[in-house]
Amino acid sequence: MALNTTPSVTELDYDRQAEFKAFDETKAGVKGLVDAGITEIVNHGIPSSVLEEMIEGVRGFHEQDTEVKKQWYNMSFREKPPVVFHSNFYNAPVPGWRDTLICHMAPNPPNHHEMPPICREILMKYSDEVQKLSVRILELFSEALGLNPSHLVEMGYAEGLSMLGIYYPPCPQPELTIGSQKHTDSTLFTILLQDHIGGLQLLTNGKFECASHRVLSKKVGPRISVASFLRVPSTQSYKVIEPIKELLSEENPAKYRSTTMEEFTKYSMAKGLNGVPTTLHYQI
Ligand SMILES: O=C(O)CCC(=O)C(=O)O
Ligand SMILES: [Fe+2]
Repeated sequence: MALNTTPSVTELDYDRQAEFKAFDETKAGVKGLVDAGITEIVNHGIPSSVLEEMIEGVRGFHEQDTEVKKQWYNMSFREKPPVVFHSNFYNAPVPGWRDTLICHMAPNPPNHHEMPPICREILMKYSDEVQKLSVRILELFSEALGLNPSHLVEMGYAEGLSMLGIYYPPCPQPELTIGSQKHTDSTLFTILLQDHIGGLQLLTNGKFECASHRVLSKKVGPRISVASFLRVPSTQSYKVIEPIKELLSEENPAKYRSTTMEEFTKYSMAKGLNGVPTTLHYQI
């Protein structure tokens, strides 16, 4: 789901009434919801000043002196420390032409001094807004699946929030590299805030399926984006991840086997960004 700071012609006001009418008529409302354009939201309720400040905060961090950024450098993608900065040289066949500030904002937000001074205020403000918005989105998802509106929230899907502040520098030879490898996100959903440069390509889409996507490198830039990943917190390692029981029946048996949050996170990290959805590993 993308939040753009500048209006685009593909934007669509989400019409809840019409959507639920379509859901009632087709009994397949989830697909309708996705096809109706909820992949790009405008009436999200987050003030545009907050969106702009967030983009500028990420720019400010990455455009600091290397000596200042160095203290945040760490190759770990795990929960501790809560805020790290790294180049995209982790488990991917080709490194992405990007630098990333990783901030684990929920369920245990970093302390004040654990966030870079240049963007700590806006990180807190923006993550609050994203969490509020994600509850509303999960309520819509639940209703669209024919569940109680609070179902997905109660399952803990709004509890974990990791945010990436990504900086794609201009690339002199973009044809030789890529900004972000083709991949799917291993989280329930992602709210993406991007600046006017663009470059994100959605490669597939379907009924609540993982959308395969990548970001091209460009000669112009930098391009700045903030990806907010909503998930069950990986700290709840014991938690069982499995198809929603209320949606299963004899005609519609489970298509995925159960796993734990710990196993899922481990597998997803070990697999890396190879373009293959993590969920494929769990398909029955
Ligand atoms: O920068 C973007 O637009 C997307 C980044 C992304 O897909 C990711 O980090 O998972
Ligand atoms: Fe992604």
